[in-house]
Amino acid sequence: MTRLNDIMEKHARLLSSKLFLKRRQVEVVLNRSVLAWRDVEKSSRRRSGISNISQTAHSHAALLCEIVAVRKTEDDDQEDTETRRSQKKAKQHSEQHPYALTVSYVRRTRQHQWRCSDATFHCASQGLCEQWIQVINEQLSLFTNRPKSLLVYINPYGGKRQGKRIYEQKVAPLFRRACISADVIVTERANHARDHLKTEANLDKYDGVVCVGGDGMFSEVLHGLVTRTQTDKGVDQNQSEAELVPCSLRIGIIPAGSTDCICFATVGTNDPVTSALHIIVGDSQPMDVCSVHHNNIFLKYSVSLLGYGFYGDVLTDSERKRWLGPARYDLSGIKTFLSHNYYEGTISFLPAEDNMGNPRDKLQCRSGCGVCQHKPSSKDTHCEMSEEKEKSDKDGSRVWSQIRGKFIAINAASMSCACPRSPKGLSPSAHLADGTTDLILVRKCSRLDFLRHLLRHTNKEDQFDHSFVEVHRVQKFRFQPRHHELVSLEDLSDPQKKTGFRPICSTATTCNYTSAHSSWNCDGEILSHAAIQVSVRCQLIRLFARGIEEQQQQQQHQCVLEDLCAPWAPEPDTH
Ligand SMILES: Nc1ncnc2c1ncn2[C@@H]1O[C@H](COP(=O)(O)OP(=O)(O)OP(=O)(O)O)[C@@H](O)[C@H]1O
Ligand SMILES: CCCCCCCCCCCCC/C=C/[C@@H](O)[C@H](CO)NC(=O)CCCCC
Ligand SMILES: [Ca+2]
Repeated sequence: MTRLNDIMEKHARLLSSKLFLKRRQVEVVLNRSVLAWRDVEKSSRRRSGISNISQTAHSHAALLCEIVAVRKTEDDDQEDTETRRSQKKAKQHSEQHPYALTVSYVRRTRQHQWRCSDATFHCASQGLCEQWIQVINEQLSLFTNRPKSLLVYINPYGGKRQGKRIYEQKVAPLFRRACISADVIVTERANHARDHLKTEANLDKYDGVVCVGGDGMFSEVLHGLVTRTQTDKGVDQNQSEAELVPCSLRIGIIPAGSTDCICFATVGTNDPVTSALHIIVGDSQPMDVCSVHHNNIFLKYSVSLLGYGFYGDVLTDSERKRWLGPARYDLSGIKTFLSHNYYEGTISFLPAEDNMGNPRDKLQCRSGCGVCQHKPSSKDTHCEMSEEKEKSDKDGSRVWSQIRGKFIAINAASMSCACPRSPKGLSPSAHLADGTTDLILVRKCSRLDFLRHLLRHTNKEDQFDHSFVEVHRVQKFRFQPRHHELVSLEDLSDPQKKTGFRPICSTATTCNYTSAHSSWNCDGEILSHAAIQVSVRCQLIRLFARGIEEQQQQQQHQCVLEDLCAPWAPEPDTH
């Protein structure tokens, strides 16, 4: 059997016609996975041996699952696509072929960015044009994972205050093209979106919730949706051991904030058009959520960073500088670095199963990640606290470890936390949906050593490869800060600490009862308690994303398309 027959059998054609694209005749083929078109003239020349240009240079294809929409081309559309110089010729041409359809599809550009491209095919008859539109639409309707109705919250004050403009100019036109209806709420105060989701919104009407803003806005939507789901199902969030019910609605993020780390770490870029296209094609990326409690009081949920010490102090300082926009983090970062504070306390943690990898294994979480498909078993959530300091394994059940010390930073990264500031993130091998968080402990060290550690977040060097840094993959952890009084008395007898940079002992008079505590940075918000208990809830939510596509995966995508275009590949030369 020839290769052509082979492919045709595998991918039976639904429709095939000779149409016109920019006045060139093209053969257009639709099967159940791809829409492909190629230049008719070029191929006949090649068959006669005149041209040996590679086939794929003249054939184009779009995966059906990445077609945004198909529509009847209106006259205005046709004029838009032609240049002024060729307008006259175009007019003659469209008079001969007055019926046209425009297919909008996803095109990959550089660094994980997607764009929406249009291809307009001219037909000789109205019937043929309508047939093409109908058959493509029938195929698109089979993608039941695509949202039809969305609830959109826009924070007009996030990042550089561009949220409204970004949505109206870049996102809304794409949603309209894909026939997605959107109810838009521009928030009027902090927690507007969270409260609306918690109690008011009629969620039965929607297939997903979209936030336009930064990580703080995402956090609002996360809290609104998770709390609403638990309330509806009668789950008490204050019970730290309660099993939470996963949310049925997916969340889309249109990045318009300062860090946008959740978008960057799940899509690979902070680009509103790319995010809108991931929503339209109905992508789904499960994601872990940490629940944070103080005794039996629920405090917050976190999906990216829980940071005590350095990142807590950066955030506390930066909140006073909101007016500076994204630059506030740079200024507060430098100030906090110069302060060089450290904090005493005890961290206890329940390690992840051995087969969940470890934070230094270089197995990065990518689209279709194998590690995330292996969920941890439920027995792990019932492990008891051990009196022992060292990790031990008894009858295969894991026990808690405990570490007491002086820390510059305690960070729990439930995902890589990659962002433009740090393209590989706080924990480059952390996974989006494996039910674990990477606990990074940075012990007291010199300023220079800490600077070296920080700088490694921005280059290829391993930020965990320092004697004062340790990292553990964990399912749960607790932190107990050391009592103020004890720290202060000890510090008074230690002259080295009277440097003026330390908050616990900047002067002898303020030393005794002032706070020796930092705050927790919980996805960019400050927590009210220093003593917390954290538990990772595996895959509690889903995003309209697919994880970061490896370059190799993007090439594979290209290969799939080329393979699907193979009916037109030249037969191997047997002479
Ligand atoms: N209308 C509003 N007025 C004031 N604050 C708002 C409003 N809507 C939302 N917020 C709050 O603004 C805070 C910051 O918003 P957002 O996360 O969108 O931007 P950002 O802080 O600049 O970005 P990032 O979180 O990525 O650093 C959020 O915590 C959110 O609760
Ligand atoms: C001297 C050069 C040093 C360079 C150091 C670069 C290190 C960058 C690591 C970036 C880690 C970002 C973690 C993301 C946390 C988000 O949940 C949170 C909300 O948006 N952002 C911040 O807290 C904002 C935190 C901003 C920290 C700077
Ligand atoms: Ca995780």
